[in-house]
Order: sequence, then structure tokens, then C-alpha cells
Amino acid sequence: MNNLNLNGSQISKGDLFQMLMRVSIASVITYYSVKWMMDQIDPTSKNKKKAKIRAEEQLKRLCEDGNFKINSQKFNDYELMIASHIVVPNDIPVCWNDIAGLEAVIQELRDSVVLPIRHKHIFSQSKLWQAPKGVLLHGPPGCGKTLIAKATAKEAGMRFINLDVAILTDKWYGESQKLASAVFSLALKIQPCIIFIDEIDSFLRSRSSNDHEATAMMKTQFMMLWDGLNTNSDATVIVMGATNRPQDLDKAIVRRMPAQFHISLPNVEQRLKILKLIMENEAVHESVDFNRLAKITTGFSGSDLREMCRNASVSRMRQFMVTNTDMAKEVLNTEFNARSPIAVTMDDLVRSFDKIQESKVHTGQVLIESRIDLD
Ligand SMILES: Nc1ncnc2c1ncn2[C@@H]1O[C@H](COP(=O)(O)OP(=O)(O)OP(=O)(O)O)[C@@H](O)[C@H]1O
Repeated sequence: MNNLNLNGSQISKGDLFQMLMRVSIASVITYYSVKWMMDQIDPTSKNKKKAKIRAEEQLKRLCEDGNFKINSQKFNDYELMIASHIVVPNDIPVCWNDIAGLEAVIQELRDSVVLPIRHKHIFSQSKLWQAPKGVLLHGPPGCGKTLIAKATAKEAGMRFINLDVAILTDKWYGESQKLASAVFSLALKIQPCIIFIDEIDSFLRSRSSNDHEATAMMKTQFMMLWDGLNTNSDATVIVMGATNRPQDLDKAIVRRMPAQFHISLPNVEQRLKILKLIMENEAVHESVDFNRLAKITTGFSGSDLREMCRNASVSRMRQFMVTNTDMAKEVLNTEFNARSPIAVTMDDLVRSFDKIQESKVHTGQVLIESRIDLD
């Protein structure tokens, strides 16, 4: 009775049970071996694991930072990939005070973005008072576009997703569309949120027939999801893009960013403000003439000015170290003020200016004639 007749051969129930056990064990081993092999072959698996760990850290930071409950939300794998790029407002190191010479842009962003988000209950009364769902910052490199985006998030108390578009377009990650959709679903879960896309032109440039089919589909889907924000009155999510090449942007994208700001190279007054801000807490020798520095630095961006000051300051410190053998003790005993030997001098700054100007000439950023004019 305990034997079964399979295709004419007799098998006991015990044998059958053993056979089933073996097959099950073999299947489990095969499954994990194949999974392990796939992980070894997949070049992004390490990055994915790292991204997951970072995402969990960032989501924990969100809980510590504000009234966000991680347990009430569920995140899929794609959202976790994107969540590794979240920055919580408390961790954003810049605010309006760290930006010089862009008062008009700051004022407009304060009125059109920060106020409606900070006082949502008042501004929700009229559709016309809502913050725009898309903001475009355009202008030459190094003039403060990223600074402005981060400071806006900080001042509005918004979470910031610094979207690395490479993961959306990288063929190794695949499933671009699922990742694109995760960007928006994650932003909605952690709202209020700014999705910041630096060099947005490289990602959403004018569509052409050369576009890979998957890329074209992902762009279309990105725009559809973005439109979803406009129709969802509860969504406090803003897509903020920065570009040096606004002319390369897809017209459909430009239309989705009604608030646009041109951040140009700073003029002489702006350069003066930026220089003073950069050197605000530094040891500056009385020989330093900020007005003259602002005048000679025509064509310099905020980033160039910072580099000029950094170079000068480092070179002053290096000189101090060369002439002082017991360096650590000397530095600790030296006051950090205008009279100290480590205070940066006008000569240090002019030398640093020459160096940067020289490199700008070689890289074609400054014409030789304009350099001669400055002398
Ligand atoms: N207006 C400014 N006030 C103070 N610092 C500035 C200003 N503009 C630029 N900087 C300095 O230059 C650095 C680079 O600026 P930022 O990254 O915001 O430029 P960007 O316009 O986003 O450049 P890119 O287009 O290359 O990304 C800043 O970290 C800051 O130190």
C-alpha cells in the first residue's frame, strides 16, 4: 500500500519524499548560485549596495531632521537608488547669506518659492500664488546656480534630491523608466522637496532622431510625471534645473520651467561683494585693496574669485611654513588677524590673480588683449 506505481516501476512514499527534498535543495542552491554569479557579473552591484546603505542613512536623517516617519512609508528598490541622493535641509551648508551680489534673484525666489512653501496654508487659497513647479537657473559656470538651488531648499525647509542623471541614462542600471518614475514617487513621499538637476541640458536636450529609443521614452515619461505635479495640488515638489547652455534645452522642458533666472558673470560691484564675503572670516592684511581686485578681475566668476583667494591664502601659509621650522607650534601661537604673518596680502592676491588669468588665457576664456588692458 505504501508503494506507488510510476510508469510501471514501484517507488515507496519514503523514496518519493527523499527525491522531492533533493530536488528542492538543488533548486535553492541553484537559485542562490545564479544570483551570486549575476551579482558578480553586474558591474553596478557594488554601487547599488552602497547606494542602498546611503539611502537608508539619509532616510534616517530625514526622520531626525523633521516630522517625517520612515515607518509610515514603503520604498521600492528604485526609490532607494534615488534616495541615496537626498540631502536634508539641516545638512545643506549654504543659506542666502552665503551668496553675494545676487540680491534680486534671491528676492524673487524668496517671494515666489520660499514664502508659498513656508506659508502653504495661506498661499493655497489662490492657484496663482502657488510656487512654480519648475525653475530654471541658467548662466556661465561657477556663478552660483548650485548655491542658489541649495540655499532655496534650505530657506524653504525643503528636502533636496541632487539628481545624478547618469544613473537614469546609464545602460548598466537599465530600467531607466522605472528609475525616472521613482524620482517623482520618492519626491512626493518625502515632500516638500526640490529635485535638482545640474546640467539639465545634457539630460533633457532637444529631442532628435538620433536619440536611443529607451532614452526618448524615458524623457517623454519624465515630462509626463512632471505634468502630474502640476495637476496635483497637494504636491509640494519643484524641479529645479541648472544649465550653461539653455539654448540646447528641449522647448517642451523650457515650457515646464516658468520661473527662469539668468545668473551672469558678476559685474564689478558684485565681484566686490563676493570677494568681501569670501574673505569675511579670513586673516586679511591691511594692504589688500578689494576695490582694485574687483576692478582687475573682469570676466572672473564667483568660483574663480574663490579660487584666487584660496590660492593666495594657501601660498601665504606655505611661505610661513618654509620660514618657520617649528611650524605647528608657530601656527598655533600666531594670531589669525590682519597683523599676523599668515594674513594674506595684496601681493599674494595679485600673484594668484595673474596665475588664474594666465590659465584663462591658455584655455581661451580670456582674450590676450583684455589681459593687456588690465595691466
Ligand atoms: N554669488 C556668489 N557668492 C558667493 N560665492 C559664490 C558666488 N558664485 C559662485 N560662488 C563660489 O563658487 C562656487 C561654485 O558655485 P556654483 O557651484 O554654485 O556655480 P554653478 O553656477 O552651479 O557652476 P556650474 O555651472 O559649473 O555647476 C561656490 O561654491 C562658491 O564658493
